[in-house]
Amino acid sequence: MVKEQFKELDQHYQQVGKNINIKEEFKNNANRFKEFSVETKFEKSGLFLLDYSKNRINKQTMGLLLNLIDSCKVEQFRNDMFQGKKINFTEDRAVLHTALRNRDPNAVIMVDGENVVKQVRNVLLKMRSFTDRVRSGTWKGYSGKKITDVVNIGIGGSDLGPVMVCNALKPYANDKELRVHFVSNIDGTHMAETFKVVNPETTLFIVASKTFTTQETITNALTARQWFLSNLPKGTDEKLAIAQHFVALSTNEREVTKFGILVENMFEFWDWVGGRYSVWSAIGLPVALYIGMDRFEEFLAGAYEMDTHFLLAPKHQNLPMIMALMGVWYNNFFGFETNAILPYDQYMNRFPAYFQQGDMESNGKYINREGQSVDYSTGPIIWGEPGTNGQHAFYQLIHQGRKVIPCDFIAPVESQNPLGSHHPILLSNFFAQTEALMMGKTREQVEAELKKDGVSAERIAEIAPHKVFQGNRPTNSIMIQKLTPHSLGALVALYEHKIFVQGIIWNINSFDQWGVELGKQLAKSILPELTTPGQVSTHDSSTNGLINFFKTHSKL
Ligand SMILES: O=P(O)(O)OC[C@H]1O[C@](O)(CO)[C@@H](O)[C@@H]1O
Repeated sequence: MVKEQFKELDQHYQQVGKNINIKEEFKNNANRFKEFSVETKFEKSGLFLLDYSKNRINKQTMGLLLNLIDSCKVEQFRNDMFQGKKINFTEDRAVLHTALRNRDPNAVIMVDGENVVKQVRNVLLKMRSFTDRVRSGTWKGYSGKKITDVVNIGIGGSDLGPVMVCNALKPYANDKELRVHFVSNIDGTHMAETFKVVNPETTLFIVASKTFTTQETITNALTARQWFLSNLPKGTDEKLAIAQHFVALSTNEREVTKFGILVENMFEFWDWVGGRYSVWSAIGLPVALYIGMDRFEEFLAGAYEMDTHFLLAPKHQNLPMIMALMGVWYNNFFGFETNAILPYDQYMNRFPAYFQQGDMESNGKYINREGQSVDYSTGPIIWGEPGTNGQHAFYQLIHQGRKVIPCDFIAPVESQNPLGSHHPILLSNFFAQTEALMMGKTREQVEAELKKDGVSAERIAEIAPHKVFQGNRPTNSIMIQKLTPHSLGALVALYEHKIFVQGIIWNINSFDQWGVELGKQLAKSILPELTTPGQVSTHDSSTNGLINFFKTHSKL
């Protein structure tokens, strides 16, 4: 199906697209930046600039790419998602992370006969009351002391979102009053290292799990409970202490109760919230505790601004649509397999990792909505690190490697920490990198430079080829006014919708994640084999070999 829609673009790619040289396009069109950039001012999130002019596109490319929005019925699917239709058909679920941040006081979104907006707002009120009590010290630990540390125990979507947002919005928190810690890995080291820095008397544990059956989270939570109880002074009421120190974020009331957490200490969300889209739900509780509920609601409001933009902006000015189309162009025509996300803001250091799950768990699929294997490329490999650190690590390959890596550069105009000339230096690097990637450096330029430096002709001949940059390496640049709860919310929603648009164009279901199941199942069957005596012979010889090596040399 999608192949049909790609036909015209494929022809264009063969005849024109593959030979587009961005530098030449700039030479021939003084208006290129204006034509291929969108500047929007959101009421609360402030200025957003998307400059996509440093891409291998021309007017015709853009026209053909924009046609995909119509031919793949992106707008219809988008409306279905916002209205609560069950577009996650393999799990028979609606996809309504947008309802979690809907700020319209009169909004009504019905799923299975229930107005989900009402449910969302009740939980937000519960989160507010709890957050206020913990932050003000009205909520006390078993010994009557104020909570000083929050440990969130969760993994995947029940971890990465809160981690990323707490890092990004650190300037809005007061670490002297309340610190947050995140434990995700089943590796006991993660928990053990956290125990070293918290005091059970003043620590609140949040067990965050949509299903409340995830092996890592439940094991870590049981370990935390055991550690907590073993540290209680003799004679302390254990049930009461657990109630003061353990809360749950989940859709599964039965399992939460079974674990021993009171229903009144459970913050609910619903099956129509995908794990990797759940930071806007009760899963955001650690964020709300860290920066306060008002700020958390600003984060939601920022996302709502982007949702509204995604719904209303015409496609040629629609930020998520344009970003999605750039990705499709490189992924499906040029065959570029990865996409680097490079935030020039230290607070955004977990943003690329967050969208590794957001993108790769959503669009890493080879089966289309009709249940057939696709014969075109789907979700890209997402990776990245903040600038300028990445410059001194992997940019060499981006500039001169054989692989072309389309990059997203992201930066705020204003720094949260305007220390001396740090911010202008940071941004000069951002601008320079996107320019260098596009312009490259010719042999003539290299030779002229070396000559000027007095290098001999013989030496020039030897080293000049190594100093040539081909250029024509594509980048998007996203600039915001400042990294605030609002603008971060909008930025996250921008990427979420980009992923959505791509999933629709690739005709896949972006909202299930069956691909993570097989490994989980096998791990469950291997676990008992590790502790029962004798050699294992039921697997392939490699897996048997590994298990038996472990059994021979471990002290279990
Ligand atoms: O919140 P839960 O149910 O513990 O799941 C954690 C994570 O596990 C996954 O199901 C698979 O990795 C993710 O989609 C999810 O975010």
